[in-house]
Amino acid sequence: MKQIKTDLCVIGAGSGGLSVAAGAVQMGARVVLIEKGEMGGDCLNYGCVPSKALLHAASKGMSYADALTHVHKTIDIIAPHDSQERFEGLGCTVIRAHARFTSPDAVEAGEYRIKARRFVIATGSRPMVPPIEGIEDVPYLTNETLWSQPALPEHLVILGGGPIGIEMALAHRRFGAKVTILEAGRVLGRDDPEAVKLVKETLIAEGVQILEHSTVVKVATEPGGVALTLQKGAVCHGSHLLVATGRIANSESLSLEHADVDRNRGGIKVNAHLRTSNRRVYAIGDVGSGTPQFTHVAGYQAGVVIRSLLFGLPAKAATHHIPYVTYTSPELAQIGLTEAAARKTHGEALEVLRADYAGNDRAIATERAGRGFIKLMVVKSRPVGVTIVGPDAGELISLWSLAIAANLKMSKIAGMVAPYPTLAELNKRAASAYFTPRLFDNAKVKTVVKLVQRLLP
Ligand SMILES: Cc1cc2nc3c(=O)[nH]c(=O)nc-3n(C[C@H](O)[C@H](O)[C@H](O)COP(=O)(O)OP(=O)(O)OC[C@H]3O[C@@H](n4cnc5c(N)ncnc54)[C@H](O)[C@@H]3O)c2cc1C
Ligand SMILES: NC(=O)c1ccc[n+]([C@@H]2O[C@H](COP(=O)([O-])OP(=O)(O)OC[C@H]3O[C@@H](n4cnc5c(N)ncnc54)[C@H](O)[C@@H]3O)[C@@H](O)[C@H]2O)c1
Repeated sequence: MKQIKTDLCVIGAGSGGLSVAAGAVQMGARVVLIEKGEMGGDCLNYGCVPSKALLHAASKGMSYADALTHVHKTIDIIAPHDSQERFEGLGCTVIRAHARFTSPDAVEAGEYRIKARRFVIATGSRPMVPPIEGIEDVPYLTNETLWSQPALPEHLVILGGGPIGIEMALAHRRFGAKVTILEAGRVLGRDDPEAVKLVKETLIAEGVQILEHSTVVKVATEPGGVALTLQKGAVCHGSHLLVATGRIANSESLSLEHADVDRNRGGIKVNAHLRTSNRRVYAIGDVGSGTPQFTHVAGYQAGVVIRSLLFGLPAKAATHHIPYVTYTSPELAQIGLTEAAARKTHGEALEVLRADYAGNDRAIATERAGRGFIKLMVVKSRPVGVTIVGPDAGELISLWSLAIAANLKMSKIAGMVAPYPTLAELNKRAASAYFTPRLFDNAKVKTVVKLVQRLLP
């Protein structure tokens, strides 16, 4: 077995692991990066990139075959950025093997034994397949197999109405497939119900069948496809089944017991500094218990651990300023608290402000007004949450990422000048709504203005 001694050993070359490795090596640390599968992890190969490429192709009216070509071309264009060659070029030692701990300060991978001062576990997650009777005997699809179908599924039944289920329902419906979503609770259950209603109504209008509060108790193959028996007794038939019912952290096969690293059902346990129960081992991204599972979160957490492990700074990870977007039509973007969560936390102190796309000149001129809106949750003159549903909601939310991360007051946002005519004016409109009653319906302001007018020459 070959021995390597290094400053930092990163396990997993996905969104989180690559960001830590690139940052650390370029700042002078000796870095070993271990990946057992494809460089780039889930996001590049089976997640964000193929799903957004497929959604784009579907919105452009491409054929399914052309769409899959577009998906793989997109991955190929981005792949060099995440490649072994690039990381070796940066100075990392890249090992392509399965890693597992043999002691609190050593890992084995292939023919190597790596002793490191610090470890970062960034092994991501995989699809959680619910224990439904018969499911293991059915050839179901997941986000790992969806991108290599020989032909468009005739009738895609999707188990789970989270972001994966909803985005893939829209794409497949737009290619012409029949699509049914079976959701145990409510679709996009974490999101603002008023915004979800808009997304749901649009999906239904496009022909997606959505069955909420539908628990599947049995799955079986049948000629031409699958049959899913619901608890209510009805049977749903389809040609293909996509399982999109959430994720399981990739933490079991790391032999964590040898490293004194604790985990629970949600994944590896970490503290606010992203340290595990073994203080020389950090865990970031999807593998962390309770971590929001997004590429930008993995990237953000990479920055936090770099500050801690390279400079010894007491950096902490937060979640209140993390945005996320579901790439439906209309898009749905959220940061911080939803209205319901903000009401629960802040009660009477909460002010909710809105601006509608219907009042935005650019949206009207480009025929994108629809029923979209921005909803702004404000407490003591600072934003604590924003929901946007409408065209380019994912682009509009970034301003609020800055505002919440920098703890900006509403006056700063309302003081911004947005170019006319842009959708971005919606953000300013919502922020200005905070001052409307304070300035226009305020007797004191009126008295002061009258007085000043009398005194002015
Ligand atoms: C269909 C889909 C769409 C998504 N869309 C979005 C989106 O639009 N925006 C967004 O922000 N997020 C999206 N996500 C979530 C995003 O993909 C993940 O949050 C992100 O990839 C997590 O990064 P990570 O570094 O934690 O894990 P990953 O990117 O999964 O990387 C983990 C890597 O570790 C490797 N590994 C695992 N175990 C070992 C081991 N023992 N030894 C060596 N290597 C190992 C794996 O092979 C993998 O390459 C989507 C996910 C899916 C499934
Ligand atoms: N646009 C994005 O940023 C994006 C897109 C896709 C995925 N993601 C990330 O990946 C994660 C995983 O996505 P996901 O959609 O698989 O998971 P999810 O946990 O977000 O949603 C899963 C859904 O499946 C339902 N469900 C669970 N078991 C079920 C069962 N037996 N029958 C019917 N329904 C069942 C749940 O109620 C839930 O609504 C997301 O939470 C998100 O963090 C992000």
